[in-house]
Amino acid sequence: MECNPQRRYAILCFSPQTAAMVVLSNPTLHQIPLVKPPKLAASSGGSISVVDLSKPRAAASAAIIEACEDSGFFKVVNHGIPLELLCRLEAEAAAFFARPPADKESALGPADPFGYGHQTIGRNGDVGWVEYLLFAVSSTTTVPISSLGEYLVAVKRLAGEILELVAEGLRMKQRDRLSKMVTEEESDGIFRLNHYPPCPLLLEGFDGGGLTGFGEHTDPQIMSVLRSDGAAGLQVAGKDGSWVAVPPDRRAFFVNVGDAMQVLTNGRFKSIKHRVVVTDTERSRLSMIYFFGPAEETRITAMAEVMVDGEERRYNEFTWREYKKAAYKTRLGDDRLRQFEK
Ligand SMILES: C=C1C[C@]23C[C@@]1(O)CC[C@H]2[C@@]12CC[C@H](O)[C@@](C)(C(=O)O1)[C@H]2[C@@H]3C(=O)O
Ligand SMILES: O=C(O)CCC(=O)C(=O)O
Ligand SMILES: [Fe+2]
Repeated sequence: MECNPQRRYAILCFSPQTAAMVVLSNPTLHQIPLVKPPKLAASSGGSISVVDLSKPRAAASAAIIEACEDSGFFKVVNHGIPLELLCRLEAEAAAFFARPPADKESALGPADPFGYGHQTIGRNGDVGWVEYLLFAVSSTTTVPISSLGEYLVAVKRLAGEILELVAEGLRMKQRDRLSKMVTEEESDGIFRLNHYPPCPLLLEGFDGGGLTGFGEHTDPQIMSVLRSDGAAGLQVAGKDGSWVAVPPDRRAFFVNVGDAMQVLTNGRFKSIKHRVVVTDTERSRLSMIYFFGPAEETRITAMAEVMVDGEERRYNEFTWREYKKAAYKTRLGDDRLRQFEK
């Protein structure tokens, strides 16, 4: 059957978890805008870079720089964050999403953009087969997940370490310049817990190709650090326009370069396009992403250290506040850096 991204698919039957997400507006057979993703190119994830933080600093630093320049995406192993903490947060998140819909929404309020959201992503018409909690890291007091504080501290430390290795690899004079941007008190971190219920069987059009859980996009921030359970679904853009499936690894973190880092490095590091496709008819997927943004007044422009003699800046300077404002007016798949290109 021909793939039509705009087509609306009707649910014939769904699991209890899926029903919990849909039942909010209609408990019976229901039409919601499910989007069929373009076909996945045959690819197994063999090309995902791996950074081993137990290696000597110079080797880890070189591996990070190579991955950021090559694809803007890498997997981090031997990061030192105990699996027990990761599993504890995962279990708490699963329990949260298993709660009745009204409970979930009342915990943080409806997403705008922060809060509990389902199916709708952002304010500009994007939809996905996902429910989520999205909130600013600075305001976690009301989030009903007790392991969160510990997790956020650990992942922030990891992000700081990765960005120091980046600074070393770029031979920056101020080694903590990038790490400080995302770890200082005023930094603009946001956190997202995504729950992708099992893919429903479809009345028409189900050909095993899956549903769009989270449509293709780049992340606007400096860097994002993602962890997921053992379920597949994350895909990153390959060089030839194909999609590369990222094999899940519960022990690892996945890091992607965001738009702001692409600008800071004058395009040397790539803000990678990624998406989530839901294909499993029985198993759900949980992911958690810490988006590392700088303080709102931070000026984002190509850093002197990355420029070679005579190189021009590719983007006009902006503050993080300005970029965020512009980004949140766009659709997920938009090339939001284009309006800042020189
Ligand atoms: C459609 C949108 C959702 C988003 C804000 C935006 O207008 C464009 C960027 C989207 C994104 C992608 C990365 C993160 O998941 C996110 C929280 C972010 O900072 O930018 C989302 C935004 C969102 O879900 O509100
Ligand atoms: O849920 C995922 O694995 C990725 C989601 C994502 O890319 C995002 O929230 O920005
Ligand atoms: Fe993302």
